[in-house]
Amino acid sequence: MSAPGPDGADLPPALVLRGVSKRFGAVEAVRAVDLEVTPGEVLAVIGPSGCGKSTVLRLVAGLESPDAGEVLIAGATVAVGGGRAVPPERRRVGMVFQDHALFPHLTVARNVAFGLHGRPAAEREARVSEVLELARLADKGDRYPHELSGGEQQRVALARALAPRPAVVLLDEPFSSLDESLRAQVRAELVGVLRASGATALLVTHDQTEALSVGDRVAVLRDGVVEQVGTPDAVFERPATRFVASFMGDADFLPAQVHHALLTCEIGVVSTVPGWGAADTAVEVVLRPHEVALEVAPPGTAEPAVVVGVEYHGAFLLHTVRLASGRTLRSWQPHGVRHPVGTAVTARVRPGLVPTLLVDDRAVSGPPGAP
Ligand SMILES: Nc1ncnc2c1ncn2[C@@H]1O[C@H](COP(=O)(O)OP(=O)(O)OP(=O)(O)O)[C@@H](O)[C@H]1O
Repeated sequence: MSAPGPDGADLPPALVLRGVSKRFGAVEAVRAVDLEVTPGEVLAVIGPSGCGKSTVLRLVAGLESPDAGEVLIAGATVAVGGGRAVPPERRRVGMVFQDHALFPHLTVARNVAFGLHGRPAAEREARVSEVLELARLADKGDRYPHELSGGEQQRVALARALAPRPAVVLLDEPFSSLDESLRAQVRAELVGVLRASGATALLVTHDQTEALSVGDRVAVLRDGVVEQVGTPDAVFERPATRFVASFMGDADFLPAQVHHALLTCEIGVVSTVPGWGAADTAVEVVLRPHEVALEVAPPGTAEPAVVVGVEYHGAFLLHTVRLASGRTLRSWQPHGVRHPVGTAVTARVRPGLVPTLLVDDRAVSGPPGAP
Protein backbone atom coordinates (compact mmCIF):
# COMPACT_ATOMS: atom_id res chain seq x y z
CA MET A 1 0.00 0.00 0.00
CA SER A 2 1.40 3.42 -0.95
CA ALA A 3 0.32 6.85 0.21
CA PRO A 4 -0.07 9.84 -2.10
CA GLY A 5 2.97 12.10 -1.73
CA PRO A 6 2.81 15.89 -1.56
CA ASP A 7 3.34 16.19 -5.29
CA GLY A 8 0.86 13.44 -6.04
CA ALA A 9 3.58 10.80 -6.43
CA ASP A 10 3.12 7.66 -4.42
CA LEU A 11 5.32 7.31 -1.35
CA PRO A 12 6.44 3.85 -0.28
CA PRO A 13 5.25 2.63 3.13
CA ALA A 14 7.32 4.21 5.92
CA LEU A 15 7.89 0.77 7.40
CA VAL A 16 7.39 -2.81 6.27
CA LEU A 17 8.07 -6.03 8.17
CA ARG A 18 7.64 -9.05 5.97
CA GLY A 19 7.72 -12.53 7.48
CA VAL A 20 10.04 -11.39 10.26
CA SER A 21 11.11 -13.96 12.85
CA LYS A 22 13.56 -13.72 15.72
CA ARG A 23 14.61 -16.41 18.14
CA PHE A 24 16.61 -16.16 21.36
CA GLY A 25 17.78 -19.69 22.16
CA ALA A 26 14.65 -21.73 22.76
CA VAL A 27 12.37 -18.67 22.75
CA GLU A 28 10.72 -17.68 19.47
CA ALA A 29 10.26 -14.02 20.40
CA VAL A 30 8.79 -12.96 17.05
CA ARG A 31 7.22 -15.31 14.51
CA ALA A 32 6.53 -14.49 10.86
CA VAL A 33 5.38 -10.96 11.61
CA ASP A 34 3.94 -8.91 8.75
CA LEU A 35 3.33 -5.23 9.44
CA GLU A 36 3.06 -2.15 7.27
CA VAL A 37 2.95 1.47 8.41
CA THR A 38 2.00 4.22 5.97
CA PRO A 39 3.63 7.66 6.07
CA GLY A 40 2.15 9.82 8.82
CA GLU A 41 0.47 6.88 10.52
CA VAL A 42 0.81 5.95 14.19
CA LEU A 43 0.74 2.18 14.71
CA ALA A 44 0.32 1.05 18.31
CA VAL A 45 1.82 -2.37 19.07
CA ILE A 46 0.27 -3.98 22.11
CA GLY A 47 0.32 -7.34 23.85
CA PRO A 48 1.00 -8.94 27.20
CA SER A 49 4.44 -9.00 28.79
CA GLY A 50 6.89 -11.12 26.82
CA CYS A 51 4.81 -11.20 23.60
CA GLY A 52 7.64 -9.70 21.55
CA LYS A 53 6.72 -5.98 21.36
CA SER A 54 10.16 -4.67 22.25
CA THR A 55 11.81 -7.21 19.97
CA VAL A 56 9.74 -5.91 17.03
CA LEU A 57 10.86 -2.40 17.83
CA ARG A 58 14.50 -3.43 18.25
CA LEU A 59 14.39 -5.26 14.92
CA VAL A 60 13.19 -2.07 13.24
CA ALA A 61 15.80 0.02 15.05
CA GLY A 62 18.59 -2.37 14.03
CA LEU A 63 19.43 -3.33 17.62
CA GLU A 64 18.54 -6.93 16.69
CA SER A 65 18.77 -8.73 13.35
CA PRO A 66 16.00 -10.98 12.05
CA ASP A 67 16.57 -14.71 11.57
CA ALA A 68 14.09 -14.66 8.69
CA GLY A 69 12.10 -12.13 6.74
CA GLU A 70 12.94 -8.55 5.85
CA VAL A 71 12.58 -5.03 7.17
CA LEU A 72 12.13 -2.04 4.85
CA ILE A 73 12.23 1.60 5.94
CA ALA A 74 10.90 4.20 3.50
CA GLY A 75 11.26 1.71 0.67
CA ALA A 76 14.86 0.72 1.46
CA THR A 77 15.67 -2.78 2.69
CA VAL A 78 17.51 -2.39 6.00
CA ALA A 79 17.62 -6.02 7.16
CA VAL A 80 17.22 -9.44 5.59
CA GLY A 81 16.95 -12.63 7.64
CA GLY A 82 20.40 -14.08 8.23
CA GLY A 83 21.88 -11.54 5.83
CA ARG A 84 23.05 -7.98 5.66
CA ALA A 85 21.75 -5.29 7.99
CA VAL A 86 22.03 -1.51 7.87
CA PRO A 87 23.40 -0.24 11.22
CA PRO A 88 20.99 1.63 13.50
CA GLU A 89 22.51 5.08 12.90
CA ARG A 90 21.90 4.76 9.15
CA ARG A 91 18.29 3.60 9.38
CA ARG A 92 16.41 6.90 9.53
CA VAL A 93 14.69 5.95 12.78
CA GLY A 94 14.28 8.08 15.88
CA MET A 95 13.83 6.52 19.30
CA VAL A 96 11.99 7.59 22.44
CA PHE A 97 12.40 5.41 25.52
CA GLN A 98 10.42 5.29 28.74
CA ASP A 99 13.30 6.74 30.76
CA HIS A 100 13.87 9.63 28.26
CA ALA A 101 17.60 8.76 28.04
CA LEU A 102 18.52 12.45 27.85
CA PHE A 103 22.11 13.51 28.45
CA PRO A 104 22.01 15.10 31.91
CA HIS A 105 25.06 17.31 31.34
CA LEU A 106 23.75 18.83 28.09
CA THR A 107 21.17 21.60 27.79
CA VAL A 108 17.84 20.90 26.13
CA ALA A 109 19.03 22.54 22.89
CA ARG A 110 22.25 20.52 22.85
CA ASN A 111 20.35 17.31 23.60
CA VAL A 112 18.14 18.02 20.58
CA ALA A 113 21.14 18.98 18.42
CA PHE A 114 22.83 15.69 19.25
CA GLY A 115 21.28 13.76 16.39
CA LEU A 116 22.23 16.49 13.92
CA HIS A 117 25.99 16.31 14.18
CA GLY A 118 27.73 16.52 10.88
CA ARG A 119 25.27 19.10 9.58
CA PRO A 120 26.32 22.73 9.05
CA ALA A 121 25.99 24.79 12.27
CA ALA A 122 23.39 27.18 10.82
CA GLU A 123 21.20 24.34 9.60
CA ARG A 124 21.52 22.58 12.94
CA GLU A 125 20.55 25.68 14.88
CA ALA A 126 17.56 26.34 12.64
CA ARG A 127 16.31 22.78 13.00
CA VAL A 128 16.77 22.78 16.78
CA SER A 129 14.68 25.99 17.03
CA GLU A 130 12.06 24.49 14.76
CA VAL A 131 11.57 21.26 16.73
CA LEU A 132 11.74 23.04 20.10
CA GLU A 133 8.97 25.32 18.85
CA LEU A 134 7.00 22.30 17.66
CA ALA A 135 7.45 20.63 21.05
CA ARG A 136 6.44 23.87 22.82
CA LEU A 137 9.86 24.08 24.45
CA ALA A 138 11.13 27.19 22.68
CA ASP A 139 11.81 28.95 26.00
CA LYS A 140 13.51 25.93 27.59
CA GLY A 141 16.49 25.47 25.26
CA ASP A 142 19.04 26.59 27.87
CA ARG A 143 17.70 24.46 30.71
CA TYR A 144 19.15 21.14 31.81
CA PRO A 145 16.99 18.01 31.88
CA HIS A 146 16.75 17.96 35.69
CA GLU A 147 15.21 21.44 35.56
CA LEU A 148 12.22 20.12 33.59
CA SER A 149 9.07 18.20 34.51
CA GLY A 150 8.75 14.56 33.45
CA GLY A 151 6.39 15.55 30.66
CA GLU A 152 8.76 18.24 29.38
CA GLN A 153 11.67 15.79 29.46
CA GLN A 154 9.60 13.40 27.39
CA ARG A 155 8.91 16.15 24.85
CA VAL A 156 12.67 16.89 24.67
CA ALA A 157 13.25 13.21 23.96
CA LEU A 158 10.66 13.36 21.18
CA ALA A 159 12.12 16.62 19.81
CA ARG A 160 15.56 14.98 19.74
CA ALA A 161 14.13 11.96 17.91
CA LEU A 162 12.29 14.16 15.38
CA ALA A 163 15.17 16.56 14.68
CA PRO A 164 16.89 14.51 11.94
CA ARG A 165 13.50 13.98 10.20
CA PRO A 166 13.42 10.22 10.65
CA ALA A 167 11.24 8.06 8.43
CA VAL A 168 9.85 6.36 11.56
CA VAL A 169 9.83 7.31 15.23
CA LEU A 170 9.92 4.34 17.60
CA LEU A 171 8.37 4.91 21.02
CA ASP A 172 8.97 2.18 23.61
CA GLU A 173 6.46 2.45 26.46
CA PRO A 174 7.13 6.20 26.62
CA PHE A 175 4.62 6.86 29.38
CA SER A 176 5.06 3.88 31.66
CA SER A 177 7.49 5.62 34.02
CA LEU A 178 5.00 8.43 34.66
CA ASP A 179 2.56 8.11 37.50
CA GLU A 180 -1.09 7.53 36.68
CA SER A 181 -2.25 11.07 37.43
CA LEU A 182 0.21 12.62 34.97
CA ARG A 183 0.07 10.05 32.25
CA ALA A 184 -3.06 11.11 30.38
CA GLN A 185 -1.97 14.73 30.16
CA VAL A 186 1.64 13.98 29.17
CA ARG A 187 0.38 11.51 26.60
CA ALA A 188 -2.02 14.05 25.09
CA GLU A 189 0.78 16.63 24.86
CA LEU A 190 3.30 14.23 23.37
CA VAL A 191 0.82 12.84 20.86
CA GLY A 192 -0.12 16.42 19.95
CA VAL A 193 3.52 17.13 19.09
CA LEU A 194 3.85 13.86 17.20
CA ARG A 195 0.73 14.64 15.14
CA ALA A 196 1.80 18.22 14.48
CA SER A 197 5.12 16.95 13.14
CA GLY A 198 3.37 14.59 10.73
CA ALA A 199 5.82 11.87 11.77
CA THR A 200 5.23 8.18 11.25
CA ALA A 201 5.42 6.27 14.51
CA LEU A 202 5.47 2.82 16.03
CA LEU A 203 4.30 3.00 19.63
CA VAL A 204 4.90 0.01 21.90
CA THR A 205 2.56 -0.12 24.86
CA HIS A 206 0.92 -2.61 27.20
CA ASP A 207 -1.91 -0.18 27.97
CA GLN A 208 -5.15 -0.89 26.07
CA THR A 209 -6.58 2.60 26.51
CA GLU A 210 -3.36 4.09 25.21
CA ALA A 211 -3.26 1.82 22.16
CA LEU A 212 -6.91 2.52 21.31
CA SER A 213 -6.73 6.26 21.86
CA VAL A 214 -3.35 7.00 20.26
CA GLY A 215 -3.03 4.52 17.40
CA ASP A 216 -4.46 5.09 13.94
CA ARG A 217 -4.24 1.33 13.87
CA VAL A 218 -3.44 -1.21 16.54
CA ALA A 219 -1.41 -4.42 16.15
CA VAL A 220 -2.18 -6.99 18.84
CA LEU A 221 0.68 -9.43 19.50
CA ARG A 222 0.55 -12.71 21.36
CA ASP A 223 3.44 -15.13 21.77
CA GLY A 224 5.37 -13.41 18.99
CA VAL A 225 2.50 -13.63 16.51
CA VAL A 226 0.31 -10.79 15.22
CA GLU A 227 -3.25 -11.81 16.16
CA GLN A 228 -4.92 -8.81 14.55
CA VAL A 229 -4.05 -5.46 12.98
CA GLY A 230 -6.82 -2.95 12.55
CA THR A 231 -8.29 0.38 13.46
CA PRO A 232 -9.06 0.89 17.15
CA ASP A 233 -12.78 0.35 16.42
CA ALA A 234 -12.06 -2.86 14.55
CA VAL A 235 -9.93 -4.49 17.25
CA PHE A 236 -12.39 -3.44 19.97
CA GLU A 237 -15.69 -4.03 18.18
CA ARG A 238 -14.72 -6.77 15.74
CA PRO A 239 -11.97 -8.76 17.48
CA ALA A 240 -10.60 -11.54 15.32
CA THR A 241 -9.99 -13.95 18.18
CA ARG A 242 -11.04 -14.70 21.74
CA PHE A 243 -7.63 -13.46 22.90
CA VAL A 244 -8.04 -10.06 21.20
CA ALA A 245 -11.59 -9.76 22.56
CA SER A 246 -10.49 -10.32 26.13
CA PHE A 247 -7.18 -8.46 25.91
CA MET A 248 -8.59 -5.28 24.34
CA GLY A 249 -11.11 -4.52 27.07
CA ASP A 250 -13.45 -6.41 29.37
CA ALA A 251 -15.33 -9.21 27.66
CA ASP A 252 -17.55 -12.06 28.75
CA PHE A 253 -18.35 -15.07 26.60
CA LEU A 254 -21.66 -16.93 26.54
CA PRO A 255 -22.54 -20.07 24.63
CA ALA A 256 -25.10 -19.12 21.97
CA GLN A 257 -27.12 -20.71 19.22
CA VAL A 258 -27.83 -19.61 15.69
CA HIS A 259 -31.17 -20.93 14.50
CA HIS A 260 -33.01 -19.60 11.44
CA ALA A 261 -30.70 -16.56 11.36
CA LEU A 262 -31.57 -15.64 14.94
CA LEU A 263 -28.89 -15.58 17.64
CA THR A 264 -29.99 -16.50 21.14
CA CYS A 265 -28.14 -17.14 24.36
CA GLU A 266 -28.97 -17.55 28.02
CA ILE A 267 -30.10 -13.92 28.33
CA GLY A 268 -32.40 -14.12 25.32
CA VAL A 269 -32.28 -12.96 21.74
CA VAL A 270 -29.02 -11.20 20.92
CA SER A 271 -29.71 -10.20 17.32
CA THR A 272 -30.55 -11.47 13.91
CA VAL A 273 -27.59 -12.80 11.98
CA PRO A 274 -28.33 -12.28 8.32
CA GLY A 275 -26.23 -14.42 6.05
CA TRP A 276 -26.49 -17.52 8.21
CA GLY A 277 -29.53 -18.81 6.29
CA ALA A 278 -30.97 -21.95 7.79
CA ALA A 279 -27.73 -22.88 9.55
CA ASP A 280 -28.19 -24.29 13.02
CA THR A 281 -24.90 -23.72 14.80
CA ALA A 282 -23.43 -23.53 18.29
CA VAL A 283 -21.23 -20.46 18.75
CA GLU A 284 -20.00 -18.20 21.54
CA VAL A 285 -21.07 -14.59 21.73
CA VAL A 286 -18.70 -11.89 22.99
CA LEU A 287 -20.42 -9.41 25.31
CA ARG A 288 -18.73 -6.29 26.62
CA PRO A 289 -20.06 -4.65 29.79
CA HIS A 290 -21.42 -1.61 27.90
CA GLU A 291 -23.48 -3.97 25.75
CA VAL A 292 -25.35 -5.55 28.66
CA ALA A 293 -28.42 -3.82 30.15
CA LEU A 294 -29.80 -4.64 33.59
CA GLU A 295 -33.24 -4.15 35.10
CA VAL A 296 -34.59 -5.11 38.47
CA ALA A 297 -36.42 -8.39 37.90
CA PRO A 298 -40.21 -8.19 38.30
CA PRO A 299 -41.43 -10.24 41.29
CA GLY A 300 -41.98 -13.86 40.38
CA THR A 301 -39.34 -13.89 37.59
CA ALA A 302 -38.21 -17.46 37.14
CA GLU A 303 -34.47 -17.91 37.62
CA PRO A 304 -33.43 -14.25 37.65
CA ALA A 305 -29.80 -13.19 37.49
CA VAL A 306 -28.36 -11.99 40.79
CA VAL A 307 -25.94 -9.12 41.34
CA VAL A 308 -22.77 -10.53 42.91
CA GLY A 309 -20.47 -7.51 42.71
CA VAL A 310 -20.55 -3.74 42.26
CA GLU A 311 -17.42 -1.68 41.58
CA TYR A 312 -17.60 2.10 41.77
CA HIS A 313 -15.60 3.73 38.94
CA GLY A 314 -16.78 7.30 39.40
CA ALA A 315 -18.78 8.07 36.27
CA PHE A 316 -19.91 4.44 35.94
CA LEU A 317 -20.51 1.42 38.14
CA LEU A 318 -19.42 -2.01 36.99
CA HIS A 319 -21.98 -4.63 38.01
CA THR A 320 -21.23 -8.35 37.94
CA VAL A 321 -24.24 -10.63 37.77
CA ARG A 322 -24.49 -14.40 38.09
CA LEU A 323 -26.87 -16.03 35.62
CA ALA A 324 -28.98 -19.09 36.42
CA SER A 325 -26.34 -21.26 34.69
CA GLY A 326 -23.71 -19.99 37.11
CA ARG A 327 -21.92 -17.99 34.38
CA THR A 328 -21.16 -14.38 35.12
CA LEU A 329 -21.65 -11.26 33.02
CA ARG A 330 -20.57 -7.69 33.59
CA SER A 331 -22.60 -4.55 32.91
CA TRP A 332 -21.73 -0.85 33.07
CA GLN A 333 -24.43 1.19 34.75
CA PRO A 334 -24.43 4.97 34.67
CA HIS A 335 -23.49 7.05 37.68
CA GLY A 336 -26.34 6.99 40.17
CA VAL A 337 -27.62 3.53 39.17
CA ARG A 338 -26.59 0.96 41.73
CA HIS A 339 -28.22 -2.45 42.07
CA PRO A 340 -26.88 -3.69 45.41
CA VAL A 341 -25.31 -7.13 45.73
CA GLY A 342 -28.09 -9.71 46.04
CA THR A 343 -30.58 -7.83 43.81
CA ALA A 344 -32.49 -10.07 41.41
CA VAL A 345 -32.15 -8.61 37.92
CA THR A 346 -32.77 -9.46 34.31
CA ALA A 347 -29.86 -9.02 31.94
CA ARG A 348 -30.45 -8.17 28.29
CA VAL A 349 -28.27 -7.35 25.34
CA ARG A 350 -28.64 -3.69 24.44
CA PRO A 351 -30.53 -3.27 21.16
CA GLY A 352 -28.57 -2.67 17.98
CA LEU A 353 -25.60 -4.81 18.94
CA VAL A 354 -23.72 -6.40 16.06
CA PRO A 355 -22.19 -9.21 18.06
CA THR A 356 -18.86 -10.92 17.60
CA LEU A 357 -19.37 -14.67 17.32
CA LEU A 358 -16.62 -17.17 17.96
CA VAL A 359 -16.18 -20.75 16.83
CA ASP A 360 -13.06 -22.45 18.20
CA ASP A 361 -11.86 -19.10 19.60
CA ARG A 362 -11.90 -17.36 16.21
CA ALA A 363 -14.43 -14.81 15.02
CA VAL A 364 -16.81 -16.03 12.32
CA SER A 365 -19.16 -14.06 10.12
CA GLY A 366 -21.11 -16.99 8.80
CA PRO A 367 -21.67 -20.65 9.43
CA PRO A 368 -18.46 -22.68 9.68
CA GLY A 369 -17.67 -24.33 6.39
CA ALA A 370 -19.49 -21.67 4.35
CA PRO A 371 -17.42 -20.09 1.56
N1 LIG B 1 18.23 -10.63 24.43
C1 LIG B 1 17.42 -11.62 24.76
N2 LIG B 1 17.89 -12.83 25.15
C2 LIG B 1 17.05 -13.83 25.46
N3 LIG B 1 15.71 -13.74 25.43
C3 LIG B 1 15.17 -12.57 25.07
C4 LIG B 1 15.99 -11.45 24.72
N4 LIG B 1 15.18 -10.41 24.41
C5 LIG B 1 13.91 -10.86 24.55
N5 LIG B 1 13.91 -12.15 24.94
C6 LIG B 1 12.71 -13.00 25.15
O1 LIG B 1 11.87 -12.85 24.03
C7 LIG B 1 10.50 -12.76 24.41
C8 LIG B 1 9.93 -11.44 23.94
O2 LIG B 1 10.55 -10.38 24.66
P1 LIG B 1 10.16 -8.85 24.44
O3 LIG B 1 11.04 -8.04 25.34
O4 LIG B 1 10.18 -8.52 23.00
O5 LIG B 1 8.67 -8.83 24.98
P2 LIG B 1 7.74 -7.57 25.34
O6 LIG B 1 6.42 -7.86 24.74
O7 LIG B 1 8.41 -6.31 24.95
O8 LIG B 1 7.67 -7.72 26.92
P3 LIG B 1 7.49 -6.58 28.05
O9 LIG B 1 6.13 -5.98 27.85
O10 LIG B 1 7.58 -7.38 29.31
O11 LIG B 1 8.60 -5.61 27.86
C9 LIG B 1 10.49 -12.93 25.92
O12 LIG B 1 10.24 -14.29 26.19
C10 LIG B 1 11.89 -12.53 26.34
O13 LIG B 1 12.26 -13.18 27.53
